[in-house]
Amino acid sequence: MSNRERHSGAVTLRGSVTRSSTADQALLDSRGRPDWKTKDAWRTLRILSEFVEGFETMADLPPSVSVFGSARSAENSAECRLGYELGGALARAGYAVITGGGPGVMEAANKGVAEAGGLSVGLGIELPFEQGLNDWVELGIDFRYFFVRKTMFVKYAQGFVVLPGGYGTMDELFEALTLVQTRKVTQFPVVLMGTSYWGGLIDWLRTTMLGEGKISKEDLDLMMLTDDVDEAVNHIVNTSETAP
Ligand SMILES: C/C(=C\CNc1ncnc2c1ncn2[C@@H]1O[C@H](COP(=O)(O)O)[C@@H](O)[C@H]1O)CO
Repeated sequence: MSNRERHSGAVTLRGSVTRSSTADQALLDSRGRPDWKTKDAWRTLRILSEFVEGFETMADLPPSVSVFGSARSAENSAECRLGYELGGALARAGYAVITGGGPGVMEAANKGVAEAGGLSVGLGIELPFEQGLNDWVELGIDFRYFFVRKTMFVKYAQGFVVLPGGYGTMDELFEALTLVQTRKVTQFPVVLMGTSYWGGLIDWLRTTMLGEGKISKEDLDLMMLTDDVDEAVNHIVNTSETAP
């Protein structure tokens, strides 16, 4: 891994060369940085340039679906096999597939798309322990800022499919649900794949969140739960704004 080429904006890092912090860390963690007031104002230009790069690159994409899932899943895990099948099925249905461009489920989905002849997109993120884009990404962008990257996942996709994952995956899932719930985006299907993995969360949403009045009954219907790849793809085709 340490010999792989890594990118940090315009900077390329090879071998054991590292940077002391990522751009996200420098923006968000101002502890011990007396200069943050002056430096952060200028940082907006870098943020702006990341939006411009993303918008320009993504604007020409065909109808696309963003697929999320664990960065830690082993290649032969059930969720990676599901990610691979899903990627292939979405490609055959005519969608480009956007992932976080990392390992695990992301890589499996990108591989499924690429092998099925679809367009495999990866939106990488600069991390302190960065791994670079997986080998199956055909169109890739490396982002410094999580929030800029998250805009691209939503803006250029017709829907989300969320496979088993950890905090990162939950963040992406709940951002989408909040955007749909507050009608910031409309006709935006969210599919959860992996009934046994997500079952406990769905139960908790129903009994605790809904039970204590923190969400409405309709909010539970904002996502569809399945193990079936065809059902997932059909749901996206039938409920999104733009079909391929
Ligand atoms: C943790 C490891 C590698 C991290 N590499 C990542 N590359 C790209 N995208 C990532 C990475 N880690 C998280 N993400 C985003 O969050 C989701 C997965 O996070 P989770 O916590 O594993 O569920 C994923 O959809 C990405 O967008 C070690 O190998």
